[in-house]
Amino acid sequence: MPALTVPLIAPSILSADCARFGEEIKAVDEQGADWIHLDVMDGHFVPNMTFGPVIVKALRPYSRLFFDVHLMIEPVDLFIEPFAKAGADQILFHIEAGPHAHRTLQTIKSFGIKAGIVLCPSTPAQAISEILDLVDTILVMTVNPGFGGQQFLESQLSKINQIRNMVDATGRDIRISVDGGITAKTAPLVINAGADVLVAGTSIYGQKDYRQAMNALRGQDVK
Ligand SMILES: O=C(CO)[C@@H](O)[C@H](O)COP(=O)(O)O
Repeated sequence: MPALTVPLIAPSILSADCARFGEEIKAVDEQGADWIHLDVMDGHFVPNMTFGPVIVKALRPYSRLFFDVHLMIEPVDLFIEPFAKAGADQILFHIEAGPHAHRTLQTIKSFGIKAGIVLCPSTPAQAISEILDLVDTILVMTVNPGFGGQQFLESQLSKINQIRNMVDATGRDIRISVDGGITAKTAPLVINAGADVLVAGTSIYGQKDYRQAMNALRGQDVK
């Protein structure tokens, strides 16, 4: 498989037509997405609810792209096996959800899939400094988690940059992903700060032409 070109574009299906999730995943796959981002919310860790492993399993046949499953749930550990078996290629969970992030990362990896850690806007970069050896992706939330369509928080740019420096110092191949309010205007800011995966809901699924919307995030000519 050819190497993917940075920045990777990961459409968040939270903003898709939820009565047609399967077709919406197929559509962005056919129009140039790199990953598919699936937001799992429990109504407890975040004030919203979405779906669980049964739906992830049902969506799996619609695309062979990398399923990037973002768990906004607490507790986490109980649900790793069901999501791994449902077809997640990567499971991301929040450092704030705890209680033992190191063990959770080990558990995710025991299923032979990638492991990611997520930081809310109020969490400092330093919170993940002791677990970088187990992490494949660091997801920096650029809005408070729970809803699509919120405004990008510029205050997170310096954190993205700090994390870029931390990652480069490890010499490991760790992706830095950003999520929330990512548009053609904010994408260059986060890329300059060091991000290499752009998760975007509204700025892709809110547009008529998904290919054009994804190319705009890549900074490519839209026509
Ligand atoms: O995880 C979340 C929200 O908690 C995100 O994935 C949103 O779905 C991003 O939506 P936009 O800000 O791009 O509309």
